[in-house]
Amino acid sequence: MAEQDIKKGLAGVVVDYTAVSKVNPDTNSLLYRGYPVQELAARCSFEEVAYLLWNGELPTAEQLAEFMERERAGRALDPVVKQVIDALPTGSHPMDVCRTAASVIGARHQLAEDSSREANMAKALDLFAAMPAVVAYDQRRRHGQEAVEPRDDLDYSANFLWMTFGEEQVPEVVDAFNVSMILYAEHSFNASTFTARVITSTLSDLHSAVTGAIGALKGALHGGANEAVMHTFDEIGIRPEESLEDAAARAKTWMEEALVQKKKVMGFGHRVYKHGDSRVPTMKAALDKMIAHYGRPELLGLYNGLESAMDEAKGIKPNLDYPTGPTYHLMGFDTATFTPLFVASRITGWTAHIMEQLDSNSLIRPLSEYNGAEERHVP
Ligand SMILES: CC(=O)SCCNC(=O)CCNC(=O)[C@H](O)C(C)(C)COP(=O)(O)OP(=O)(O)OC[C@H]1O[C@@H](n2cnc3c(N)ncnc32)[C@H](O)[C@@H]1OP(=O)(O)O
Ligand SMILES: O=C([O-])CC(=O)C(=O)O
Repeated sequence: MAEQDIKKGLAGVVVDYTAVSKVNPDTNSLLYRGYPVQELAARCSFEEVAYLLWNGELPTAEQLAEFMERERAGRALDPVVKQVIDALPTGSHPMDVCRTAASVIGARHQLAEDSSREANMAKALDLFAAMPAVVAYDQRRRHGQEAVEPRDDLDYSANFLWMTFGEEQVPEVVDAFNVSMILYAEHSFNASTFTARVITSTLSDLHSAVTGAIGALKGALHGGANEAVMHTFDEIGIRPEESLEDAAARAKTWMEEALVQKKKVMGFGHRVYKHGDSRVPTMKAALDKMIAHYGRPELLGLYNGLESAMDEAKGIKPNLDYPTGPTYHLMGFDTATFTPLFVASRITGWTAHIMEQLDSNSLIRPLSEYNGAEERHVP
């Protein structure tokens, strides 16, 4: 096989159809089931978007009420899952905790071996409802705090923040969090979704596919980039008393040096978007609101300094993980909890793809070109 036939990283290869979302780098747009993600972020709750991704249509008021009731009923941390988390060292990476919890939840599910559409829809909703308690409890236990019981008078986002911080958050903060959940929910055949589809294609079960997807999301080239962005900010140095201009100047110098050293700076670049990520303007607007709310202009300085220096040097734009990192930091999440927040959101997209894959399945099994030793024989 000629070398040019090998599609390293499957770059540019179209492997299947999907009706879940459309990423269009030419128009810099992203549609979930036909709806622009910006409209969904401005006008919908995360629950409505989850319903849309799974069912193909936005819910009626009645459908939404029923859906929300199901989600609220599944929020409590299963005592067995709590025991398993407690058995893990507090130094375990929160993504490992999340992955383990997804696996335990799957093994304990009453429909574990049933992969019918009805069973998968129930499993997806149960996992969606359960994951915030896992993420919230893991952050709390690392701070020596008890789990906080869910509240069924709060929506998904407000309750997530409540269970993490044990305090009700103001609407501006809940809105910014809701926007981040909606923007993270779905993005066609990204690496973790593709992982979920590969696992599903063998006729394995939904929880196995999600567990594998969590593993794929952990890496810094994918979801792990939101955590890595904060490490960059920390390396540059966060100085809350500093002016926006001074912080920007230091960040610019840091970036120029990093690029001279040919470093990859996480939170920038994208396999599909080459002129900017369609979701960044909406998330940047949410970050701006959080910067104003918490009174931290120096973080905007760091953000602007890195962004403009990268643009001037290489023309590479930020991806969604760039504005979410500092947003979650301002809200009070531990840096290592950022990627689990992505998991909690992306469960919706992953499971929509798992169901779509099963609806017209074909085993995913590409070919490789052998370049190892010539045939030889044991002496
Ligand atoms: C939600 C998400 O998962 S979004 C993605 C999150 N990931 C990151 O932020 C990690 C940082 N970014 C990257 O590593 C890349 O941009 C990827 C993996 C996302 C996309 O990569 P690819 O499409 O394979 O592009 P590739 O890595 O080949 O980069 C092309 C060129 O741009 C450069 N480049 C791309 N991203 C970056 C970056 N973040 N920092 C510095 N240089 C970069 C590469 O070094 C390469 O330069 P070269 O041609 O001189 O060698
Ligand atoms: O599409 C990708 O390759 C990565 C990404 O932005 C996502 O999964 O949200």
